[in-house]
Amino acid sequence: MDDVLKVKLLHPDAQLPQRANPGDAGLDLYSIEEKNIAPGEAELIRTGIAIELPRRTEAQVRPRSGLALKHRVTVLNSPGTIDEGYRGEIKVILINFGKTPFKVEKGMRIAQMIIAPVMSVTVSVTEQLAESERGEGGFGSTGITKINEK
Ligand SMILES: O=c1ccn([C@H]2C[C@H](O)[C@@H](COP(=O)(O)OP(=O)(O)OP(=O)(O)O)O2)c(=O)[nH]1
Ligand SMILES: [Mg+2]
Repeated sequence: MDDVLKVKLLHPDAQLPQRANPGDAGLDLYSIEEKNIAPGEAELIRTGIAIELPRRTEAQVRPRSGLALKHRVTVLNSPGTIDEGYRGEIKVILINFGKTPFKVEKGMRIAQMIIAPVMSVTVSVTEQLAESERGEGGFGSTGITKINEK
């Protein structure tokens, strides 16, 4: 059986997060306000909802690719993190990378929310990390194109 995502509607215009198609990973988030985002600027957009996540999960607030491609509007802190214990209103930080102002309309789907498992770990300090094939190589250490290409 599915886990339950409890949603509290904090505003008369708030809408339940919704999948566009059954089986979609993302639940679309709706704006309850109208707001202009100037080119190069970011705005905090209200969704009018608060949630209670299943135990040991988080919600990730991710951009919608259509808004990014057509309008250069994306989530500034993507993926935004909604902590399991957060009971405040979910808000979305949208940034406009376009050259023209972008108008967020009331009822517009502005982002999507993915519910993901969270590993619970204990932090433990150590002098010795287990050896691995990668070792300390990173930041392009394997090259840019094909693997093993000199
Ligand atoms: O896009 C986002 C990101 C976060 N939040 C809410 C839920 C989250 O649980 C809380 C804190 O977010 P985060 O930990 O990313 O921000 P912080 O700057 O570390 O704030 P805090 O000190 O409150 O943890 O803010 C949102 O509503 N939208
Ligand atoms: Mg934090």
